[in-house]
Amino acid sequence: METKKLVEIDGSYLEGGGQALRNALSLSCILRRPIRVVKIRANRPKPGLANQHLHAVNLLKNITNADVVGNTLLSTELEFTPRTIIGDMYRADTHTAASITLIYQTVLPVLLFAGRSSRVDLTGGTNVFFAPQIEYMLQVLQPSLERFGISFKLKVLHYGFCPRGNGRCQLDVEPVRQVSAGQFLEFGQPQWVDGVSFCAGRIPMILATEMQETAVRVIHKLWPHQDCRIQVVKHSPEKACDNGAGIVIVAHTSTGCVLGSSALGQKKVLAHMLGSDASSQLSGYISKEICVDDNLQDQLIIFMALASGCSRFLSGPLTQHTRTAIYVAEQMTGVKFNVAVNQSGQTVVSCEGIDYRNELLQSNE
Ligand SMILES: Nc1ncnc2c1ncn2[C@@H]1O[C@H](COP(=O)(O)OP(=O)(O)OP(=O)(O)O)[C@@H](O)[C@H]1O
Repeated sequence: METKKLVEIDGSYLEGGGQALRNALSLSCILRRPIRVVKIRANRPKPGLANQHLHAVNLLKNITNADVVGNTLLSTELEFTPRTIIGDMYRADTHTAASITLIYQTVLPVLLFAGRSSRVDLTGGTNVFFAPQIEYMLQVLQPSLERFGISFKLKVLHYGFCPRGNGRCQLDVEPVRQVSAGQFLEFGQPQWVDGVSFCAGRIPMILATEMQETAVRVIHKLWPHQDCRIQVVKHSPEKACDNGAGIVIVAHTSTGCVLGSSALGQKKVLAHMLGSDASSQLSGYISKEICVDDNLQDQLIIFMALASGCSRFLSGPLTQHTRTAIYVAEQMTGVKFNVAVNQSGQTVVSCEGIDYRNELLQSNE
């Protein structure tokens, strides 16, 4: 087998968080390109591999039969040499509230390029800070990835919050031959807003109701006739045993754009503040008529780099996470992302992907 040149990724560049590591690992596995990631999470209060990152590394080690050096907690340097991609059933229990969605963010792109379907069963946090809430993955990421010809099934068996975790999900991934170019350029007209305002454990239903009512009020202030169907849910003890609360709201447009925003309950933050934060952010997206919200931006970059053809999206100003994802994708694949601002002040991001083909799937036929 041809040995590809090792790529060194500086984990402290730009955002300096876990995302550079996640994207570098995924691309390393897909392209079978060895990587060394240095200064991992250098800009975080506790640099190095945290639980979530370590679980992602070790899952990918199994998935790709990789040689790995530095896969220990708080390690600031990692060398990873993948061999193949093995579609199979995988299971990991983080024993913490490590974000399940962020571990999925690492393994999903890789398993798309396996020779057969896979299931990844994870225990950890489903709704935790600084990560997509599980409803965001289902309601925003999933339909957005469909535009790249990617589909997955995600089942929430149990919800889990900070600090204990205890959430459990199953992700089923079907491999693809290649990723199509995704287009996110036409906003169309706002059609409806939906989502969920939830609570669990000893958190009273009134809190979820207050978040929902405030969110609906903010949306209706700007668009009095907007169809706004945010469900209020109290999770049963079978579905969530610890205390937790949050809101995820999603705007749908006539061209199929989905834009999400969210907030999570925390001590000393009033419910109406959470509802207002989430809905004000969503209103901002709708007013600017952008097709990709601030959190989705960085999550699309890896797929744009791998796609067959030119993908494009219209967003607000690029986040530091997105700039970081672009840096990693360019280093790993050699693609070039173009970023421009149009006359309406929206950011237009485009990239001609490398047209990556799944050789494992084709050789199976
Ligand atoms: N509220 C949210 N909704 C959707 N996605 C989110 C939300 N908050 C964060 N994300 C996404 O989660 C990821 C967080 O990346 P980041 O590098 O901060 O992760 P991390 O592994 O938690 O690292 P660190 O602990 O080093 O910050 C990004 O893809 C970001 O877009």
